[in-house]
Amino acid sequence: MLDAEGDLSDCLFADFDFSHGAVAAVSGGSDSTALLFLLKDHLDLIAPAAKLLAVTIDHGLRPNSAAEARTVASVCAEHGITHRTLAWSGPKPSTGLPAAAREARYRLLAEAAEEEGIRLILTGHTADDQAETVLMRQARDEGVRDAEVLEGGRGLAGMAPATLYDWRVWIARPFLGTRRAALREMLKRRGIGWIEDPTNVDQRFERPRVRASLAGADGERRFEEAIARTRQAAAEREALGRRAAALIGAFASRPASGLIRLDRDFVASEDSAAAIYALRILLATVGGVSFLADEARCRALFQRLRSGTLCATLSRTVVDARRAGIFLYREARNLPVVPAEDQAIWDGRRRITLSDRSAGLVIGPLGSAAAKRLVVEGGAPAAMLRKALAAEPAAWRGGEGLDFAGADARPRPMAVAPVVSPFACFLPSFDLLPAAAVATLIGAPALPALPCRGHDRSGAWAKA
Ligand SMILES: Nc1ncnc2c1ncn2[C@@H]1O[C@H](COP(=O)(O)OP(=O)(O)OP(=O)(O)O)[C@@H](O)[C@H]1O
Repeated sequence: MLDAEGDLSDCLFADFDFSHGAVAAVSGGSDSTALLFLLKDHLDLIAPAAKLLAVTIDHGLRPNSAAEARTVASVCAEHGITHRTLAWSGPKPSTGLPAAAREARYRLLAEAAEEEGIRLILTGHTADDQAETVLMRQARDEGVRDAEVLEGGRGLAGMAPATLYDWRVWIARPFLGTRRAALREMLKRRGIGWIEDPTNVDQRFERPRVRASLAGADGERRFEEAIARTRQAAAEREALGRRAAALIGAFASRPASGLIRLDRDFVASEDSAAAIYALRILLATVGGVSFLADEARCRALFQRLRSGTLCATLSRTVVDARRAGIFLYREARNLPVVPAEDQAIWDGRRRITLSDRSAGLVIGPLGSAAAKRLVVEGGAPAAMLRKALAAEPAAWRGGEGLDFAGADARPRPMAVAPVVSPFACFLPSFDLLPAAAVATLIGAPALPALPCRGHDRSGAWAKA
C-alpha cells in the first residue's frame, strides 16, 4: 500500500478519463470522504478544468440522513467543491428495501451526472467492502435475484471495477484494491472527519457481522482468501464471457426484429460451458428478462438441442430447433399493453422514444393479425418471422394500430431500439464482451467507451 497521498491519488485515478468531469458519490462515511479529497487532489493537479460534482443521496431511511447530507454539503462548501443533495422521495417498498434504495441511489446519481453533462460516477467501495460482499454472497443460496449479484458463481466475482448504468453512465469503483484502514489513516493525518453510520456496526445486520468477523482473529487470512477467490472468479467470468461472445459472433444471426437464429453448429461446439452461457444471455435478451436464464435448465435444454429438433419455452423465449437452425423468439403470452411513455423500456426489451406525445397513445404488441399482413422474407420460415414480428411493439390509439417500426413509410409516433435485457440496467465490466456481441447482433445502441484505459481481471484498474 502506498502511503504518500500524492502517490495514492495518482495511482488510483491515473487511468481515468476525466474530460467530461466526474460525480463523486459521497455519503459522508470515511471511504467516500476519502474519495472526495483524493479525487479533488488529483483533479487540481492533473485536470483543474475538469468538473467535479459531489452528490449525496438522502434516502430518508434514518432520522439523521438529512443532517448528514447537510454536513457533507458544508464540508464541500469549505473546500470549494460543488455539491448537491438529492432526496429519494418515491414510495419505499416493505421488502427488498436495500436493493430498492440502491437502485434509487444510482438513478438519482445518474440523473445528477447527466444534468451536468458528466458520464462518470465514482464511488468509495473498498477492498474491505469487496471481501464482505463476496463472503455474504457465498453464504447465500444460489439463485439470488439481485440486480448485480446475478446468480451462482458469477456473483463471486464481486463488484466490478466499473458498471455501466442504464447503458449510459459509468459507475467506477477506484478503491476496490485499497483497504479502508489506509483511507482512514489518510483522513486522520489530514485532520478530516467523517460520519460513522450506526448501522455499519449494528450486529443485527449481515454486513456488520461479516465486517466484525474480518476484524477478529484470523480476519486478515480470511480477507486475503476472499480477495484471492474473487479475483479468480472475476477472471473466470471474463474468460467465459469472451468465449461466449465469440460463439455469438460466429453462430448467431438476426433474420428479423425479435428473431434470433443459431446455426446448428452452435450446439456442436466443444466449449459447451461457453455455449450454455451464450444461450442463457440470448434467452434472457429475447425474452426481455433482466436475469440470465436458469443455468441448470439451460444445460438440460442444450443437451436436448444437441440430439435433434424440439420446441420449448424458457425465459419467456420460444426455442424452436429445426434442421434449418435453432430459432429464438419472444413467446406470445403476457405481452404488455401500457400507456406510452418516452424512454420507457417496453416488455424489458425495447426502448421507446416517442415523437408523438399526444394523449391516449398506448404501446402494445403488433399482434398476429397485423403481422400476417406484413410482407416478410429471409432467413427463416415465414410463419416464424410473423410470430416474432407479432410480439414487437406497436403504437395504438383507441384500438387502431398507428405504427409498426420497420413496416411502412408513414411518420411514426415512436422509434424503437432493442436493449440487451440482462445488462440494460447494470452492466458489470466483467460482462462487456458478451454484452457488446449481443448488442451488435440485435442492433442495440453501441456501448459507451469505458471511462478508463482498462482494468485487469483482479478487479483493480490496470496500470499503464
Ligand atoms: N447516501 C449516499 N449518497 C451518495 N453516495 C452514497 C450514498 N450511500 C452510499 N454511497 C456510495 O456508495 C459507496 C458504498 O456505499 P456504502 O453504503 O458501503 O458506504 P457508506 O457506509 O455509506 O460510506 P463510505 O463508503 O463512505 O464509508 C459509498 O462509498 C459512496 O460512494
